[in-house]
Amino acid sequence: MTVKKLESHEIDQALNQLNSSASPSWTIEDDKFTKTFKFKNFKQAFGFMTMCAMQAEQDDHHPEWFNVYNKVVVQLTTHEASGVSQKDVDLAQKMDAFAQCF
Ligand SMILES: C[C@H](O)[C@H](O)[C@H]1CNC2=NC(N)=NC(=O)C2=N1
Repeated sequence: MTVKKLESHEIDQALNQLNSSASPSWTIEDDKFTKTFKFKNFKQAFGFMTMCAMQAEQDDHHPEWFNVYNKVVVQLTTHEASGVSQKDVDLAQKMDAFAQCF
C-alpha cells in the first residue's frame, strides 16, 4: 500500500485536532510529529509504552521513542512517505488515548 506524505496544511489541520484534546503538546520537528509524555513513575510510563507497542505491532506502524524514568519522548514519521502520513496521525491519536489510562 502506498502511503502519502501529508501536505503542510493537512499537517496543520491534524495538529490542531490532536492539540484540541486533553493534553495539547504535539509539534512537528524535522518532518516528525513529536510529543513528550510524562507519567507519575517508570511503571506507568512503561505501561503506556507497552500499550503503544501492542498497537504498533497490530498496525505495523511503530513510534521512535526515548524513555527515561517517567518521561517518554515520541517521534512519529512514515519512512515510505519520507514524512508524516495519516498513519502517524492515527498513531498519535491512539497514543493520546492510551496516555489517558494512567
Ligand atoms: C517493512 C515494514 O512494513 C515497515 O518497515 C513499517 C514498519 N513500521 C513502521 N513504522 C513507522 N513509524 N514508519 C514506517 O514507515 C514503518 N514501516
